[in-house]
Amino acid sequence: MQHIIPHNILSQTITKRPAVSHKGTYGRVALIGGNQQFGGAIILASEAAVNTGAGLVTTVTAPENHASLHARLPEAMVVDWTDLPAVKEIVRQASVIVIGPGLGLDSQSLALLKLVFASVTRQQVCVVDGSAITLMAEHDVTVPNHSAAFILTPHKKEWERLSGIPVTEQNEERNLLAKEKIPAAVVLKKHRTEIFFETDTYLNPIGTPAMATGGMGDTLAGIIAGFTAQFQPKDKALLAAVYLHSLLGEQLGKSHYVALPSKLIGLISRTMKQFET
Ligand SMILES: NC(=O)C1=CN([C@@H]2O[C@H](COP(=O)(O)OP(=O)(O)OC[C@H]3O[C@@H](n4cnc5c(N)ncnc54)[C@H](OP(=O)(O)O)[C@@H]3O)[C@@H](O)[C@H]2O)[C@@H](O)CC1
Ligand SMILES: Nc1ncnc2c1ncn2[C@@H]1O[C@H](COP(=O)(O)OP(=O)(O)O)[C@@H](O)[C@H]1O
Ligand SMILES: [Mg+2]
Repeated sequence: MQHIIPHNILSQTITKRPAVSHKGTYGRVALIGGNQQFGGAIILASEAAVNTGAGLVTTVTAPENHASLHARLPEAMVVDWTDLPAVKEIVRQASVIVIGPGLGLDSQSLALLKLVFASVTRQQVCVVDGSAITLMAEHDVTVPNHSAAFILTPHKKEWERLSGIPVTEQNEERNLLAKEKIPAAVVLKKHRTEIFFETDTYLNPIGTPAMATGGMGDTLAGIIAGFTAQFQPKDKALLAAVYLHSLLGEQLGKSHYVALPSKLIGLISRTMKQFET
């Protein structure tokens, strides 16, 4: 059944922080991505997760990105993505894993994707974005069917690669049929993003073309991580993350020709505060 994300989703989802709590209460997020070319993608995703309130954030990325990540985001810990035993341990400890922003498509990237898919458990959320989706399609890597909470966030071209449905032929009926074969929630990113769960589908009623700029999807992946690390139920947290991302895009779009991801990230925490109940 097709629903529309309700406009009060943020106040329904964002809870006041209990006084007796600590950083561990708010989730451990591991973000994996950022090769030599696409370091910005994993930095934006990590900044979004930190600013959304994830308690402990670790970024697993190429060594070339470590200094810039530390300089921009001292709140995040950093792990070298070539150190697979260290990556495995970080993935084991995480409540939410994001893989894909700026990951790239080479053999190192594929090894990381396979490591994550082999390691995640039912207790974890795994957000699969960007290059990780393209890698799945290119190498026939499927979502492990053991009911861990997988969330795939393709744009239309990534969905074409994964589903086999050309962008121009994507419609609700064909998308639903393809989604049924994937044991994951699918966030199909576009002007009016659709979120496919097992039976229900939600349409995001907001968002603006001011958001059509590189890094905007990477930012969404980090917001989804922060929300699913902190708020229950997970499906609602996902919807709220998609909605907040577009709400902030619209807010920026009122006064800016283009909504820059880094500016959007700067608005997250203050806006969440307005909706806490
Ligand atoms: N600062 C950084 O480090 C950044 C790093 N990034 C990272 O780069 C990696 C590659 O991701 P990517 O999305 O840039 O490339 P890719 O998957 O080949 O898609 C491009 C193709 O898809 C098409 N297309 C796209 N959207 C569409 C739509 N809605 N509807 C229809 N078509 C659509 C598009 O079409 P065209 O533009 O040609 O019309 C083109 O053919 C990934 O890991 C990501 O995280 C980026 O986030 C940027 C900032
Ligand atoms: N015209 C538009 N209207 C509303 N939202 C848009 C528009 N164009 C892009 N967006 C949003 O921006 C994000 C783009 O994601 P993506 O293509 O993965 O970007 P990137 O990989 O560069 O970070 C998605 O959340 C999408 O819904
Ligand atoms: Mg993307």
